[in-house]
Amino acid sequence: MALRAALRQKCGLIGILSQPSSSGSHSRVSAVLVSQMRNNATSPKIKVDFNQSTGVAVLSMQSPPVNSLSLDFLTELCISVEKLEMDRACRGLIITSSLPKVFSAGLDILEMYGKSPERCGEFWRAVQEMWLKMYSSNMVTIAAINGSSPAGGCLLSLTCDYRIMSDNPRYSIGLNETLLGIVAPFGTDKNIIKNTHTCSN
Ligand SMILES: CCCCCC/C=C/CC(=O)SCCNC(=O)CCNC(=O)[C@H](O)C(C)(C)COP(=O)(O)OP(=O)(O)OC[C@H]1O[C@@H](n2cnc3c(N)ncnc32)[C@H](O)[C@@H]1OP(=O)(O)O
Repeated sequence: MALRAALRQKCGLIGILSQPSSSGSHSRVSAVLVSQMRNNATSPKIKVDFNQSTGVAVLSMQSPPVNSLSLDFLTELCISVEKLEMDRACRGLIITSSLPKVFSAGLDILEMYGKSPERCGEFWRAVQEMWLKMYSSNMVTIAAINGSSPAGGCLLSLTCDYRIMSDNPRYSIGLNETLLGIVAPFGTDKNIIKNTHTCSN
């Protein structure tokens, strides 16, 4: 019931926020184009099934082996969410995994090793873009956590309005990244670069 009420409330909001506005729609489209230029992935890491009759989209993460959040993955995720945001018929979004046992292993460790400061900065900006986009989405968002979801995977689920997790003792979830010595940088570019040096040395 609470979920339905929230859906109704948010859907009303969508109606208001998605009124045609030349400046607003222009900046959104530009953001998509910039992301598309950045995204050079070959096979889709994200599958979106949108049900017109319910107004609910299911976004399935399908990037083996563990749906780790690489720059390409985050870019594709953001593009998919932006496209759904622009579709006024889409009122709800369910994020889940197509892989067995794993929702998302969190940030891709390989993005944090041996990369240039510029690439590291781009990666961390993409991380921030992802959670800000999800957190501020006009859609009702639900994480259907059907596997383990450590660190950044947990963060992704926390950006959603609701989380439902499979009842399986073998699936773990939590913000364990500090055990790896990883601390997310602050929001400014200066701090991103500062942390970048730390992680590439
Ligand atoms: C303001 C914002 C605040 C942000 C705060 C959030 C910050 C987050 C930082 C992070 O997310 S750091 C990443 C932390 N992630 C982990 O510690 C996950 C480690 N992985 C696991 O625990 C397990 O892999 C799993 C997810 C439980 C899956 O276990 P399973 O037994 O099914 O698979 P594995 O054999 O362990 O792994 C298969 C394959 O995948 C590789 N891999 C696993 N995790 C990652 C990862 N995060 N990045 C890149 N690659 C990963 C693993 O090395 C294996 O590769 P291989 O080549 O087959 O050996």
